Amino acid sequence: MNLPSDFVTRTRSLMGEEQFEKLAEALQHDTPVSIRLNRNKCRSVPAESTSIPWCETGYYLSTRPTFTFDPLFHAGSYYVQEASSMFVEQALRQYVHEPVVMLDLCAAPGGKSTLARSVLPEGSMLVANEVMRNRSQVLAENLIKWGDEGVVVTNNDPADFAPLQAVFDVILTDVPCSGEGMFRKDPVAVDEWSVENVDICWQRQRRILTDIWPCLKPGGFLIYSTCTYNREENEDNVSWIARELGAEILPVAVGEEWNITGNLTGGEFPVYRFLPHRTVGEGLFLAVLRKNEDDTLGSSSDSMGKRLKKDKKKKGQKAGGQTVVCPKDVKAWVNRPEDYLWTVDNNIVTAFPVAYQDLYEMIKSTLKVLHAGVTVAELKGKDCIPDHSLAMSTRRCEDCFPVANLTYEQAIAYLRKEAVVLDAGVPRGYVLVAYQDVPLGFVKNIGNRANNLYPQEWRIRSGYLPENLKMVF
Ligand SMILES: C[S@@+](CC[C@H](N)C(=O)[O-])C[C@H]1O[C@@H](n2cnc3c(N)ncnc32)[C@H](O)[C@@H]1O
Repeated sequence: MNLPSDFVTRTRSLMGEEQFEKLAEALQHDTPVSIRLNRNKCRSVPAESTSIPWCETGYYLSTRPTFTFDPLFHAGSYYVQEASSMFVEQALRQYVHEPVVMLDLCAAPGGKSTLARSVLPEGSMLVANEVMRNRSQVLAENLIKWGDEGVVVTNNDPADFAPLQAVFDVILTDVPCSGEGMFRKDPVAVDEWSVENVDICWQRQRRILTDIWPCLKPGGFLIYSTCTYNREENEDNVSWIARELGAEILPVAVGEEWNITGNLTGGEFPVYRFLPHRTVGEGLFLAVLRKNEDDTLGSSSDSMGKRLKKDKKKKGQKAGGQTVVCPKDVKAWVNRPEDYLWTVDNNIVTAFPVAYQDLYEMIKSTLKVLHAGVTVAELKGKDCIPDHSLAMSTRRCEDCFPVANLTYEQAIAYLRKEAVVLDAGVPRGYVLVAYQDVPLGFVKNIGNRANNLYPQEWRIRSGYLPENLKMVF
């Protein structure tokens, strides 16, 4: 790999000759392969793996499996994520001890959102947002597969969050950056790098932070991260947040043997840098900040509450007799249906945690929502078609659908959205198909074949099957 000469000069001056030479050498090696397990769907430990010390469910793998052809990958049993990024777990575990409302502002494809969903205290709500339309759909797909109901996926620009002042206890800004830490993994990052782009990036990051800062509650936590090395997008931005927006920069306890690097600018404040020659993973920078308690600037949760009540009143009057009622049978497809707010919109039935009803209404009236809670079913005439989100959900009622375990070949055919023939003993109607007991999705069994309900846009497009398949487990 040929590193851009300006990058070499700047990074050498930032970290010193010796560190830079080691970094440049490390960048010539292959990227380590790592995954993070979804404990709601998988109890095993990957074959030939080593634990990632800063993430309870993270593992380095000794070789790269053929993920696309592993049915458990599509079932959401694990997420393929580079190891350094999993450090977000430490920030969350050390500072979040009770249920929170968290915003992951720049969330696609969903690595840190799925991690947050696994680590946040029970009863928390995560709003995962992505501004780019196509990337927001991938984000929704990954979160649906992860199967947690405490989630809303939105597709908005940070500026669109302006009405949601002082709503979030935690905000993660994993901001778009110049990607120096991804040089080894993504050669495009090398080609696109320039000093001008670094300047565009740090300025854009400050705009994003300025837009979203009023949405953080006083005393709330901001986790700021990038996957780049330069000081402008890292330490300089963190001290700018502390100074200009009003925040305290907080320490995160780390193991000495993790070899994390601290502040490279001579500043006294704590930041966490993952450098590939010192820590097995790609480049990551992370800092945790707490918004000043007395920062009530723009904090208007009370007026937001009042506005919501007014909106509800208006809606109630308008809705009149037009409300579509969710069939009781469908409600029974989710455990503890009384814990959910049930809505039917364009014949799509959604169950959303009732504890967050006000937040949900506020978000629906402000942002573009792609997915929320569990999409349970589509009502079509007299038929209620179970949705893929229900198949993936950890809240699905276990006894509501017969389950048919598929062979490996059947599972791949199912994931390619081909028709599947089930054993003669499998009942007709909606059946949950699984691989190694982990649900893959629904089919409608009509006897001589089963109609495949796997989402068309998520199917495995490749018709080819590699010869030396390597699975994670
Ligand atoms: C570093 S990536 C996020 C990775 C993600 N957090 C994860 O862990 O999978 C940054 C994201 O910011 C998005 N983005 C680009 N421009 C943006 C902007 N102006 N405001 C907010 N997000 C932006 C990108 O599309 C990208 O998905």
